[in-house]
Amino acid sequence: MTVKIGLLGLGTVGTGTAHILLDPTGRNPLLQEISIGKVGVRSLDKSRQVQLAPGVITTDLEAVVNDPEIAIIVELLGGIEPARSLILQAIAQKKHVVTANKAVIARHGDEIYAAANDAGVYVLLEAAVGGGIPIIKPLKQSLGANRISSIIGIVNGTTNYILTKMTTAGANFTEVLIEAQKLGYAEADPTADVDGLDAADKIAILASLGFGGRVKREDVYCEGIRQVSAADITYADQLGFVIKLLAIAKGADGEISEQLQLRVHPTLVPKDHPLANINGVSNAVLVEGSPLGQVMFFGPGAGAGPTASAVVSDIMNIVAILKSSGLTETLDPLLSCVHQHFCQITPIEAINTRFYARFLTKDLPGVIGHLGTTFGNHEVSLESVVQIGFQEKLAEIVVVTHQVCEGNFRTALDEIRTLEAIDSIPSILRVL
Ligand SMILES: NC(=O)C1=CN([C@@H]2O[C@H](COP(=O)(O)OP(=O)(O)OC[C@H]3O[C@@H](n4cnc5c(N)ncnc54)[C@H](OP(=O)(O)O)[C@@H]3O)[C@@H](O)[C@H]2O)C=CC1
Ligand SMILES: N[C@@H](CC=O)C(=O)O
Ligand code: NA
Repeated sequence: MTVKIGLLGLGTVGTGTAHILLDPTGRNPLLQEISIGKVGVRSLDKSRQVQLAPGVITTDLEAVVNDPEIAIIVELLGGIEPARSLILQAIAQKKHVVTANKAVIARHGDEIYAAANDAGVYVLLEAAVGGGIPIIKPLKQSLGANRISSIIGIVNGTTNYILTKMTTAGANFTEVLIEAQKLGYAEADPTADVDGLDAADKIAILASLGFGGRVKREDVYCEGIRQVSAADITYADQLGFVIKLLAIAKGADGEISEQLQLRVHPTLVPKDHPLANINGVSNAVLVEGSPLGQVMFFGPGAGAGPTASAVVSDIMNIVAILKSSGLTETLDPLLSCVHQHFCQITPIEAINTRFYARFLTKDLPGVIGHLGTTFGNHEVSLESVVQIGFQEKLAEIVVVTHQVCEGNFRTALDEIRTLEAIDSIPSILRVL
């Protein structure tokens, strides 16, 4: 028996997926039992890089979902609508779903998984986080015996590609973003990458899996990489750090806890940290739990082939179930979503972290002393204060703090802004 799938989307990932399915030789024999029934796209006029039988490609996405011969819908459209409605429609017809769409799952996972559980179908999403890196299934299954205390990842390929090129080649932000778009790494609207929204979607999903509760997407604190300047990259380097966009989910103070920190922001990472050397489009996710300790998942986080590898592995998992029993009334709890309660999220002001801040000051006597005193008054203890040099007539001072409460740090900065000697504070970044 051949299992027919319906592809929604034939862009970067859809094309990569079709390539694998149309060329099964030398791969798992299960692939020879999967065929592409229909493919839904926006435009019939585009030239396609895969050869499909006439009539397979359509702009009628509902016809794909409603085709009674199709058992699995593979949603590779991106965005919220029509993706959400089509996924729900597929589930209502008791079709299994595979998706790479972290945006829709992070925002509507609640509704989608409730419907899937009622209908007795699977919604698998290995490609949605870390592209080709197996991370969803390992968190659900291989690490299931552990109590997870933290998940820290570089989970956006586009921004890691941009930051790497800015660091290693002094490249210009806009030019590298265009390159990342051409390589198929960026989202249709690259704002989602650059402003950290894509990474926030992904950490919401990872946190939910790792910490066993639902996560409200709006609870993820999120800053993107627009504010990271060439100057900060250089100063970070001089201080022994590289700048990475990190997505962080951890129990309060890094302990196993019901109360979670959930945040995405550019971060100064010590050069000897395992995440410091993850470059280009690569992603990595460092998971810490008990009794395992630390484990890191590393690999290509975006792009046609790697992402399609994850999509097809999900399709194969469902096909294997359909072929071995065909019975899915009782869902396998290691493949389905069983969380009911929502995780409690610590507000960003209450989080303890280290900071890097860059100040432009008038060259007046005692500026460094004023900074130190104001920080001290708000219980912000400084690890280092360095006058880097001058920008025109302004002195450039970089401060790195010890672990401090973010709320206290912000209050101190508000007071520092009012000091006569302070011209501006061009950068405030967190330090791992
Ligand atoms: N690119 C990557 O590296 C990765 C992407 N993902 C996720 O995979 C999904 C797909 O991404 P990607 O392949 O890059 O996206 P693309 O923009 O390359 O492809 C989107 C496809 O969906 C079709 N489509 C989009 N909207 C509609 C619509 N309203 N009606 C009909 N067809 C539509 C497009 O049709 P047409 O071809 O006619 O324009 C196109 O074929 C997204 O959720 C993304 O977040 C996940 C991991 C990595
Ligand atoms: N735009 C995303 C694609 C994969 O999820 C990224 O750059 O990581
Ligand atoms: Na993955």
